[in-house]
Amino acid sequence: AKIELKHGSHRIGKRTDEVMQKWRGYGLGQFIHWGLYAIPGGEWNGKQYNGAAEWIRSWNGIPKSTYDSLIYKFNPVNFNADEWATTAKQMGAKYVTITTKHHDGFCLWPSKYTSYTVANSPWKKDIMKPLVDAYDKAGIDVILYFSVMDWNHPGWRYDIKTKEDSVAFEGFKQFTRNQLIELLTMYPTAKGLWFDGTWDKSWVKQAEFADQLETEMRKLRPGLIIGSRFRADEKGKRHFDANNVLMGDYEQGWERKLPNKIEDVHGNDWDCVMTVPENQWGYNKAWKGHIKTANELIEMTAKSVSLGGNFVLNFGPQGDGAIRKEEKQLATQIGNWMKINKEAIYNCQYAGLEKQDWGYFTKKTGGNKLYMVVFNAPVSGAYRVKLPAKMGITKAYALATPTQSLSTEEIHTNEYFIHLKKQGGDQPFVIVLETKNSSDNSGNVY
Ligand SMILES: C[C@@H]1N[C@@H](c2cn(-c3ccccc3)nn2)[C@H](O)[C@@H]1O
Repeated sequence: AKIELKHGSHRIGKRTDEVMQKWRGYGLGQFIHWGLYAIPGGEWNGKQYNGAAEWIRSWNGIPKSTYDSLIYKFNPVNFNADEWATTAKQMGAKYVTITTKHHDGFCLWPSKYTSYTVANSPWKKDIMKPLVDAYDKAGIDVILYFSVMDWNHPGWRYDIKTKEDSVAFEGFKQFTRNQLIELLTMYPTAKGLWFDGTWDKSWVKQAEFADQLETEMRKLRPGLIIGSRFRADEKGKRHFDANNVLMGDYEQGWERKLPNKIEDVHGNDWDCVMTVPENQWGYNKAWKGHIKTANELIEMTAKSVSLGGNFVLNFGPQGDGAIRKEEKQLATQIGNWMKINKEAIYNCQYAGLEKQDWGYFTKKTGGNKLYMVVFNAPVSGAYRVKLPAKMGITKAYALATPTQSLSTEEIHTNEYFIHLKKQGGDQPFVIVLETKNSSDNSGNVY
């Protein structure tokens, strides 16, 4: 039976407005994790921190006060917002999510509500404004990452156990609201907020406050996109409320992992945020373990789009503001592939077809084109495709060579082989299927 909720989800099903439809079509995005943590870069006094570099403050290898004093070392002489935006543009990213404030509480904008901001660093200047302007100019929509958990604020609590906790946290809640209204006011072109640091009990207990704050933000900025990670319902349920309905406009549960089948996404919009190493968001001098290749990341992008989501690849700029060469190289490699194959990624969605071994189907939104993004070319050169009844293939061709039609062979009812000789090269490629629904003479489409 349905549970009565005041602060659960306020919408069933996907948003249908054009801002969200544009978001749905992005396909590929860039995440930027940048802040004081980029200065130590996962290392202190020659010792390496084993965790994620942006969490180095939580390590006992560096005194908290020493970490907090890094504000006096923030002077990114090589910071160039246009270079960051150009890197994203070259990669083919359609949106960027930028850390305005991570868990350490350092603000990349000159907030009026704390002194722990760029304004009180040697750099002095706002970082967010030039970034938002540069990405806007590049035609890349900006989403603001905001960590509710703020280790620098005296009112932050992991849980509320005493009267003192409660009083302190009330102040913290007002501070949080003030900063969010401040961000939406200072950067009005931002399309959404990507919330993090909302899993602790203190915040989970704020169902009413967070619900009211979300309502206030949506009123201030109509169309604002807010994910499932911002608030809990009054039963303490996060991402999905006590009736198992998604909270917010899209699902934010896919952090460093991908869904495997369409059932995993429950008919919701979603994005996957992904690191290049196994688990480093902020700059880490010593990238250890498996560093994902361009082809792996292209496959994750295609897989995300094939399952109705977006793929957001993380960059962790250095403390001096420069983007490291390995990340620049990946952006270039991915961008070279996107230049040829972007039609199969942008404004595409789940095709509703049975997954085949050769790779992933995507479908152009509102069109009759199917895309086969091939990662595992079959030795037979025969690509299996199962279509719904009444749907036929009018044309098949490799996206890179549109004038060379490929032969299609119906091997069973609604099941085809697309024949394509083994390709040279080690790059994933795309086959396009133009389709048509057969109809009876009354024009009904089945
Ligand atoms: C988007 C990513 N989310 C932040 C994070 C993840 N986690 C975390 C904490 C406990 C278990 C699993 C993940 N804590 N903070 C990372 O620091 C990065 O910002």
